[in-house]
Amino acid sequence: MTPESPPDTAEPQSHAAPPRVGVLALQGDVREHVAALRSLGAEVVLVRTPHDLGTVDGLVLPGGESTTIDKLSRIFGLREPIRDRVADGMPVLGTCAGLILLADRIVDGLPDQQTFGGLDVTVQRNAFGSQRDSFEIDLDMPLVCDDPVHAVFIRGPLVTEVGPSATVLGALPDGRVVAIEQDNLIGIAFHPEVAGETRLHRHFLARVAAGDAD
Ligand SMILES: NC(=O)CC[C@H](N)C(=O)O
Repeated sequence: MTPESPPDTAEPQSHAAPPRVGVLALQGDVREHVAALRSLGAEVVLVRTPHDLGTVDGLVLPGGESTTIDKLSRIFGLREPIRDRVADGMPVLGTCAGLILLADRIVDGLPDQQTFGGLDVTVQRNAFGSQRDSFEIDLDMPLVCDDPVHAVFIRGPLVTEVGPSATVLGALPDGRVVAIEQDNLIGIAFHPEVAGETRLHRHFLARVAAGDAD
């Protein structure tokens, strides 16, 4: 731009800033999510404190152990701040343990286990058995992408009840629900992040970008 250029004819900025998203980094497969998000151009923050949370426009709840992440989130003072941001509409992607943490109701949780909630679903922990019963399958997810998604289940949960405001994103061939979306929240029972599968992260980042535009 020359010094004479009038400001009111300036071109709008063509490059939007990359979305700034967090991965809850208390326990679980944080690194795999960070890699998936960075491969899509996102700026990624490891969230361990309420201050970290305040700097991000979206959050990933990783796979791992939901009982441990629940306990640590309380110890680190993150439980209420995360619940507040979820209620405020922050986009969240939860995978496996992350889905459990987003569920309003859980079955087979520990007696004192809490969730952040937000998804109007009931989720059954460890519904497919032990680690040895892990499996992989290609799933159609037409609301997310055209071609099937490669889904890796590791001691995963199952969505056993779907409330009226939640939308099914994916189900096993027998109809059992394994992926859900509701407003700002995406919860999936498997692990795209360990399979080099980035289309669900892309779906999440699109929500973050849409939120930025508001
Ligand atoms: N791979 C996973 O995230 C397993 C979830 C774990 N079974 C739990 O209850 O939290």
